[in-house]
Amino acid sequence: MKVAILGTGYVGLSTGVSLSEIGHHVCCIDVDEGKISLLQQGISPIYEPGMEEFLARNIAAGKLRFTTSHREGLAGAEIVILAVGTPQRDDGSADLTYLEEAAKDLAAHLIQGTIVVIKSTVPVGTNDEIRKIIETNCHEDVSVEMVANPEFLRQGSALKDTLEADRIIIGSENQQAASKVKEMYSPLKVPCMMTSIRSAEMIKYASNAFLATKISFINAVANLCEAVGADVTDVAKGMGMDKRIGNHFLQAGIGYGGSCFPKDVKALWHTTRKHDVDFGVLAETMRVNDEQQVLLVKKALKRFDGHLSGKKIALLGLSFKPDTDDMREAPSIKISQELNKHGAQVVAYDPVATSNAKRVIGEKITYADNLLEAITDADAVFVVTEWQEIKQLDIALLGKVMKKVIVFDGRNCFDEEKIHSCKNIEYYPIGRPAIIT
Ligand SMILES: NC(=O)c1ccc[n+]([C@@H]2O[C@H](COP(=O)([O-])OP(=O)(O)OC[C@H]3O[C@@H](n4cnc5c(N)ncnc54)[C@H](O)[C@@H]3O)[C@@H](O)[C@H]2O)c1
Ligand SMILES: O=c1ccn([C@@H]2O[C@H](COP(=O)(O)OP(=O)(O)O[C@H]3O[C@H](CO)[C@@H](O)[C@H](O)[C@H]3O)[C@@H](O)[C@H]2O)c(=O)[nH]1
Repeated sequence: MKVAILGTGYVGLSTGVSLSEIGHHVCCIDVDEGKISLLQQGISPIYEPGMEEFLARNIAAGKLRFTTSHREGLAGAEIVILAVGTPQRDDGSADLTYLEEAAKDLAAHLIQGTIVVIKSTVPVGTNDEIRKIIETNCHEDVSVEMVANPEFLRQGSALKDTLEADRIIIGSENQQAASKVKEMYSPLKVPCMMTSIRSAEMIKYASNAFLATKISFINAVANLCEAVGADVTDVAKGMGMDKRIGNHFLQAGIGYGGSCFPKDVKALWHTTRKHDVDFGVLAETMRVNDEQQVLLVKKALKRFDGHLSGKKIALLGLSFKPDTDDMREAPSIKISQELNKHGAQVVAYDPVATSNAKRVIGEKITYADNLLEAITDADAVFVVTEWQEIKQLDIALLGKVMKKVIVFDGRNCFDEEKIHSCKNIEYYPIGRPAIIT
C-alpha cells in the first residue's frame, strides 16, 4: 500500500519505519526542514535505540522516503496518517493547532477514496472536527473517511512497541475504511479491535490515565511504606503476583514525566470538567505526582537540617526515563528548580540528554561530561533516571570521591546487598527502609 504520514516525531517516524518494514511504501512529511534533511541522510532526529538501522534498511530498499512537500508526499497515498503533536494548552486542554494545520495541508491534495487516519492523541470528538476542516478545504467532489487509530508506543522502545504491539485500535463508522486500515497492519499479526471513533479516542486517554494512576497509587503506597517500615518493592511484587493487578507499572519512584502522561491526564481532566463529570481520581493522580517529583529534595532538606545552601548535589540522569533524550516534563526540571531555590550547587550528568537539558533547564545548573566528574566532591547524590550506566555505578567508588556517601535513590536502582557491604554509607531509597552503614 502507499501510505503518507504527516509528522516525524516519535510516533510518525516509528509508524513510518514499521510500515515500510512490513512492505508498504511510505512517505513521511514534516514541516521541519532540519528534521527532514537529517532523515533523508538516514540520521534519526530522536534518540531511539535501533532506529538508524531500520531507517537505513528501508530507505535503501526504496520503501521509505522523507519530504517537506505535502504535494509530493501525498501523491498517490491510499492512507494518510496524521501524527503531529497535540501539546498542552495553559488550561490543560489539548492544543489542536498543529492537527488543524495538517488537516488543511492535506485537504488541498486529497483525492476521492483516501482514508485519513488520526494517530495523534486527541480528545473525544476531534476526528469529527478534523473531518469538517478537511471537507471545507478539499475539492467538492471528494468525500472523507476518517479512522481513529491511537498509538500506544513508549519512547525508548518505540519500534518494538509498534512492531509487537499488544493491540491495534481501529475506530471508524465506515466498515470499508476500517477494513483497509486493518489490512495495512495485518503483516504485524497484532490483535485488532474495531470500534467507534469516539470509543477509540477515549481508549487512548483512559489507558494513559489508568497507567498514570497506577504509578501514583504505588507512589502513595511507597510513602506509607516508609512511614510504617514496609518495603514497597516487596509490596509491589506481592500485589503484582495477582493476575488481576499485574506486575507492570508498579515501580515506585519520583513520579511520572514525559511527553504523554502529564499532558494526557490533564487533557482528560479538562474533558471531565467540560462535561461536568466527577472524576476526582484524576485530580488525586496529578496531586500525588506533583508531590512525588520533589520528594528527593524534601528528603535531602530533612537530612541536612533544612539547609542545602552551598551543598554540591550530583543529579544522575536528566531525561524523563532511560533510553531517550526527551526532557519533556522530566522530574529533573522540578528537582533542579527546587534545589536552586534552596541555594544548592547542582552538577548533573546524563548519558544522552544533556544538550536537550541545557535548552530546558538552562545554565542555572552545571553539566558534567561524565559520571565521575558529577559525583566527585558531592555532598549528596540524587538518582533521577535509571540509565544502565547509572545503575551499574560502583558504590565503592562513591566512597573514594565523595565527602561522605549520601545517596537519595529516586528509582530504587541500587542493590541493597552491595550497599550493606560498604562502610560509611547513607542510602535513602523510595518506599524502603533507609540503609545507614
Ligand atoms: N511520544 C510518544 O511516545 C507518543 C506515544 C503515543 C502517542 N503520542 C501522541 O502522538 C502525537 C505525536 O507525538 P510525537 O511525540 O511524535 O510528536 P512530536 O511533537 O515529537 O512531533 C510532531 C511532528 O509533527 C510535525 N508537524 C507539525 N505540523 C505539521 C504539518 N502541518 N505537516 C507535517 N508535519 C507537521 C512537527 O514538525 C514535528 O516534527 C501526539 O498527539 C502525542 O500525544 C506520542
Ligand atoms: O512503574 C513505573 C512505570 C513508569 N514510570 C514513569 O512513568 C513515565 C512514563 O513512562 P513510560 O510509560 O515507560 O513512557 P512513555 O514513553 O511516556 O509512554 C507512555 O505514554 C505514551 C504516549 O501516550 C503511550 O503511548 C505509552 O503506552 C505510555 O506507556 C516515566 O517518567 C517513568 O519513569 C514510573 O514511575 N513507574
